[in-house]
Amino acid sequence: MTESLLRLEAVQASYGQSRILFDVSLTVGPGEMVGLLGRNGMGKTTTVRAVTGQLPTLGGDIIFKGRSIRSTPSHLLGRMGIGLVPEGRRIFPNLTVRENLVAAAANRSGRPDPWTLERVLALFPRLGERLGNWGSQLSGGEQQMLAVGRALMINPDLLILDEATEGLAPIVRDVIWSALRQLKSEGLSILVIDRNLRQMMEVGDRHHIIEKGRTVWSGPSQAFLSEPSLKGRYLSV
Ligand SMILES: Nc1ncnc2c1ncn2[C@@H]1O[C@H](COP(=O)(O)OP(=O)(O)OP(=O)(O)O)[C@@H](O)[C@H]1O
Repeated sequence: MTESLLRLEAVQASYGQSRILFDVSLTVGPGEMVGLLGRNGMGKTTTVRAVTGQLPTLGGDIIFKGRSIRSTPSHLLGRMGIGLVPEGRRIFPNLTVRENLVAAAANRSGRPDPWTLERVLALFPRLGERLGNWGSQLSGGEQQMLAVGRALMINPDLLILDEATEGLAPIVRDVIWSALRQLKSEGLSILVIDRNLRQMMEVGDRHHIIEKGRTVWSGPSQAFLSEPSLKGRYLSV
């Protein structure tokens, strides 16, 4: 089997005294799109925070490109190749769309065809119409396009999206999902949290379900779809 790009091995993490992650294991292979599923409050965002160095882990290990990143601070992970679209988007409100994008730009690995402002605008033409607007002036959908574009501008090897389309109108969701489909077809590795199961199963290759801080199921889209009880057991509210 090909070596995973990202591998979590029995990761544990807490907020203060409250243990949230007990045993989270997952993998993302090169060029794969992997979904992180689970009901509200089960630990998906906490897992993303552990991977992206925003929350220390108490046990287990996180391996990225063959190296442990368990103790790597957040600001270095971008340089190592992890691009994050965080929950809430965290667009810089006082920078323009152009400034938000170029502030993050880096082509660490000297790629022949790096992400540039032009390529991001080709992926999201709407941002081209808003280049001079402040981050604070954007709609939720435009902010999410900008958050994805900003993450791409660091030329990541792995893109992580926490709530890819949360709170967005159906038409904007489709824009984001078609961008994700395109990124996947170009070979980018993606770890995604989203409530839209249909798109997750159509575009995603494999998925991990988290329940109360533990990985309780892992498998490809087809296996998920052929086991309808999973949805009732782990995802319905
Ligand atoms: N900063 C925090 N301090 C303390 N507890 C927190 C904090 N953030 C989250 N939690 C708790 O950790 C648990 C897991 O939350 P997490 O955000 O990881 O869930 P989630 O699976 O991403 O769900 P959601 O879809 O609601 O974001 C929840 O019980 C939540 O209340």
